[in-house]
Amino acid sequence: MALKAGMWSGGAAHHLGGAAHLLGLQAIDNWRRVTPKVSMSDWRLERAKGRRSDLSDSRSRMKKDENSSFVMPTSSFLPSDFAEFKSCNPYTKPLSLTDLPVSGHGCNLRIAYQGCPGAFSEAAALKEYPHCEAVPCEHFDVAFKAVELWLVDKAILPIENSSYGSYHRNYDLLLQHRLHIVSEVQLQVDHCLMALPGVRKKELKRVLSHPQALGQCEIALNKLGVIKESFDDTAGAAQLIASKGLKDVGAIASAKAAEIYGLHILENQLQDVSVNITRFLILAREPVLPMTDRPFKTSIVFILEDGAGVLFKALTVFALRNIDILKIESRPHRKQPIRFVDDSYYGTAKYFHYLFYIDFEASLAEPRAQNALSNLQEFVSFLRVLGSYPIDTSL
Ligand SMILES: O=C(O)C(=O)Cc1ccccc1
Repeated sequence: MALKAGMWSGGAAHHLGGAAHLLGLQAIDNWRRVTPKVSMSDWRLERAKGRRSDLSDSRSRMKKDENSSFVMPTSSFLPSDFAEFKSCNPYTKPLSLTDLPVSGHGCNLRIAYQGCPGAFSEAAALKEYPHCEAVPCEHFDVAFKAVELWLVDKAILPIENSSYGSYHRNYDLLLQHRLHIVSEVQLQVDHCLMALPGVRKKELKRVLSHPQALGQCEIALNKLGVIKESFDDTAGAAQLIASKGLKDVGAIASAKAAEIYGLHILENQLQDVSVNITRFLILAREPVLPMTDRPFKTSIVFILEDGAGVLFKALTVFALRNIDILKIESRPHRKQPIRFVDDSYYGTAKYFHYLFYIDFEASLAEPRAQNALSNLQEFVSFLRVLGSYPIDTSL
């Protein structure tokens, strides 16, 4: 389990070194050795040489360096750093409002995603927070843990696609971690078929990509007659082809991934259905305050009590209050897969145990939503609110 090399800003990696070790994030250490970025210690050295360097100075440097790799990690500026800064800075100036981290468009915000730079999850994070630092992670587990350990602020994960359906395993992750859904992002996903420069379409024997991307481009891939191979993420597939010089292998990924890894696009808009939207969830340690001034949805997960018609009764609690159910997904209860029901006709019946995930259109701040949930408790043995957050109406 490791974050991929080159994924943190210099300062962030410097600060998070200790916590990174907790995670066993060896890659951060490797990265620090090979990437000559300005770090907090370099910044201290400058002052020792007598250069004036205060917070506002760093801020203007951060602006100047927008195109280089150094970003002043304002949000991870620890109190101890500040004390040290004050004690050795002859020009100490009081903190002003402009020195404080800005939020809104995601300045100083770090968002973890699974995959390599150029992945669609990165694009979704940047759509929601245009100025955030998107942090690539090898697996979702790492992204979630990074939030739990305060290494990053939020994580993003794809949850469903308009043509290929749910990212099923990601539903399981929602329950395995105690993070809160704080927003959703819908992104038009345009898939490109790409390969090494000079390679023609008919020379391709295999195509690598995320299983969802392969599914969303099924018609074109079947026409090509290539072997479809799953990869953890779309951009990672492109990176592999470029780094290994694989001549008879193509990737399905974003145009940005083709640009980053120097691949040539053989076909644009490869997806079966041109309007191809993926919905992503953003997760954080703390929930957002539910509001009633704009459309909100609430996501819950529950396990039903045994009994005839309980699913029907559970759904009725929403219908009775005019609450629209937007999405329902059931997943096997992996830890407790079998349900024994004493049935007088057949003896003891064995059924599967399911977790039901429901999104309904109401804010948790509304009494009708609160009443629906307290009513629902009569029919469930387990209930958790995953989040109550604004509906993305941007499409
Ligand atoms: O692999 C990626 O690029 C992802 O971000 C996951 C994904 C895959 C396919 C469509 C949308 C998101």
